[in-house]
Amino acid sequence: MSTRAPEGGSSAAGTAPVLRATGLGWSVRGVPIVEDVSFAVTEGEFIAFIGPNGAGKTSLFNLISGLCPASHGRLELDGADITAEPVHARARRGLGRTFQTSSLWPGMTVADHVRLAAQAAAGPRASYRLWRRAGRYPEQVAETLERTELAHRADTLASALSHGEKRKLELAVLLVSDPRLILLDEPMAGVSAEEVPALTALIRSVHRDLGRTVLMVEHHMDVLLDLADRLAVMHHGTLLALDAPDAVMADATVQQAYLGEAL
Ligand SMILES: Nc1ncnc2c1ncn2[C@@H]1O[C@H](COP(=O)(O)OP(=O)(O)OP(=O)(O)O)[C@@H](O)[C@H]1O
Repeated sequence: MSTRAPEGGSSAAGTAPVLRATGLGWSVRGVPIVEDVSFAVTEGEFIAFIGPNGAGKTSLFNLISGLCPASHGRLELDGADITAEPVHARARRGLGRTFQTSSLWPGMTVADHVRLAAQAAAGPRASYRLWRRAGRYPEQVAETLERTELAHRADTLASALSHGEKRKLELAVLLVSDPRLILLDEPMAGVSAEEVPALTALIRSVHRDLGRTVLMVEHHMDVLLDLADRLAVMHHGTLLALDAPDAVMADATVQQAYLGEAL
């Protein structure tokens, strides 16, 4: 394999990385969960993170989004050191994420989820003024509901949505804040086989049509092979490989890590 867990270099020569991790690590009571992870992400790239259960994929996303404090290493967004920045500061820089488990309010409508997210993204000082400015939020909310194919469900309670629609709503809540770098943690989790193609198409359009940089943890190999420019393989908290999908699939060390599990 040509590129194994690169030491922070950009994948496109001459292009400054949007995100760079250098020796990133997180330990709990001295036990390493994520260890010495280094990689760089080019603007507009789509990287899918794979690895056995417990490999550290979600923990790495927690480190990148700021939910977990780094025990070691450095994280840069657009060249700025964000290693010690809290979640909200990273969000203001354009970093957004979804979670493996549903983060919706069952008794709130689809439109209210998106409206509230838009208000939150506008910030505490701007929100009251902007909230009162007629048209601002309805337009922003309506556009996001259209894009995520939820316009016809605007007045539906989250509890009444299918799993696929809930995942779309989580994407809508994320997109309305206009993030440039998007972390998706198992967006297909719990989604029925019939709903997977539409959700895959939506994620592809967020990447290609909106031009967003996407990092995604996913276990559905067919989905991530369809979407990803590069595959990152996590194993025992380390980044085992990061390369084009074909190269990763052919790599003997990666296959070894998956011994007993279908790649
Ligand atoms: N807060 C924590 N305290 C202690 N151990 C933790 C904590 N969070 C995660 N871990 C452990 O770290 C390891 C990595 O977990 P993580 O959820 O990051 O893996 P993953 O690759 O996302 O797994 P999966 O594919 O099953 O979601 C696991 O052994 C997990 O039990």
